[in-house]
Amino acid sequence: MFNKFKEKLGNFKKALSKTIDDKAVDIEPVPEAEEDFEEDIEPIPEEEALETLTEEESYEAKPVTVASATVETEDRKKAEYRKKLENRKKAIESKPEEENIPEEKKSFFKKFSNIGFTKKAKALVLNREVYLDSKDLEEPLWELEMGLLESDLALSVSEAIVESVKKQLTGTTKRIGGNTGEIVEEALKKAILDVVSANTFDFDEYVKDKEKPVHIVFVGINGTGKTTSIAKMTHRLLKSDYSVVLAAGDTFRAGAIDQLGIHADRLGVKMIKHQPGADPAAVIYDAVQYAKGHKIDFILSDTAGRMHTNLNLMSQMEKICRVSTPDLIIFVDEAVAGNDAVERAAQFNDAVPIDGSILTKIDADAKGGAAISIAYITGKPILFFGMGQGYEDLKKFDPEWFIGQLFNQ
Ligand SMILES: Nc1nc2c(ncn2[C@@H]2O[C@H](COP(=O)(O)OP(=O)(O)OP(=O)(O)O)[C@@H](O)[C@H]2O)c(=O)[nH]1
Repeated sequence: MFNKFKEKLGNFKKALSKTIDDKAVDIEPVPEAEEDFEEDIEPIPEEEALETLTEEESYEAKPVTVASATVETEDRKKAEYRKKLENRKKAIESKPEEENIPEEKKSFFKKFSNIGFTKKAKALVLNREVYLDSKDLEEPLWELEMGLLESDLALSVSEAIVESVKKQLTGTTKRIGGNTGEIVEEALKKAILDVVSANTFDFDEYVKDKEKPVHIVFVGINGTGKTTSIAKMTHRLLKSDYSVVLAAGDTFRAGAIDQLGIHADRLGVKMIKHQPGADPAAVIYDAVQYAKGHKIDFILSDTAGRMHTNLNLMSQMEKICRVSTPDLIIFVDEAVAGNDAVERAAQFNDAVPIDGSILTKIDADAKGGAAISIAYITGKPILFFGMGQGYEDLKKFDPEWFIGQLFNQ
């Protein structure tokens, strides 16, 4: 899924990670000594140091009280004692204190537990800092923007993502770990998540609380998957124990009524139809009356596919939607259409407006741009992805899941 887009994101991650690696400075002072400390030496507080002196040391360290001892011997012994104590303290102070080591660093050490502490510290690249200004990011961000445009993201959406990444990464000193890719990935994830999360709402929660019957009209251009999506949605609603009636509102295309009728039969639901060429608004009106009369929970209305550039058909659709007062108008388009789908979504939204979108044919190696751009451009959420031709192939859109798909390897 979205393989080419993933590749572009991966390239940017690699390029920017390299920039960060080049600019990062080590903020972990590396111990000078080459020999390893004994790992089991515990730091000893100053007062305890005296008590831990060996018998010999403590004998020598004892204050000299023997009257016969010369002042010279006394001074020498005191000096020796002080020296020994000093050496002890030095050894303790120069031993790195394990308890001050952050958790992530400790686990890094664990991986190398057979290596001495000094060597571990030398292998350590976890504690680094980097400061990036916009100049450092100029080239990788340019590459990112090109990659986004090549993946069919709309220009304004690409710019918004690039701007967000830039804002997140520049102007502050950042502490970075060993994996610089992470910092880049986090910034990218957040930027894309902000864009695809525009005005999201939970479809299931919405319809659960809504007074029944709930009326949903599906609009879009020809052949993008409206009828198939209606069938998938019917299947999904039936599984949740709702009842459904279909309205064969595409009276324009020969065969459209029969196509929806086949799905209705397979799924075991009623379909309201008129003759081909009849007024679609009248068909939909009848379906709504049927649902009200039979206490049906949902009316799913098909409409004829129409080009967003055909003003007559667009104004007819606007009339259908105005007269039948649906609860939701869902725009259906195919993800493989890329920027065209985004443009169409914007025009349908201007005409009716829409409440959300279903993007179909995600399984057909879509570039991903439309999925990211549509929500941003229309300000209305993606509600579902069509991921195949089976009834089960309707995936409720979840921004976090989507981001996960973009960044999994
Ligand atoms: N691979 C794939 N094919 C799909 C998907 N959704 C629909 N299709 C196929 O796309 C073709 C067109 O689907 P329809 O549901 O007839 O499209 P439509 O928008 O109703 O078409 P019109 O009635 O002409 O407006 C059919 O062959 C569907 O099986 C999908 O998510 N994945």
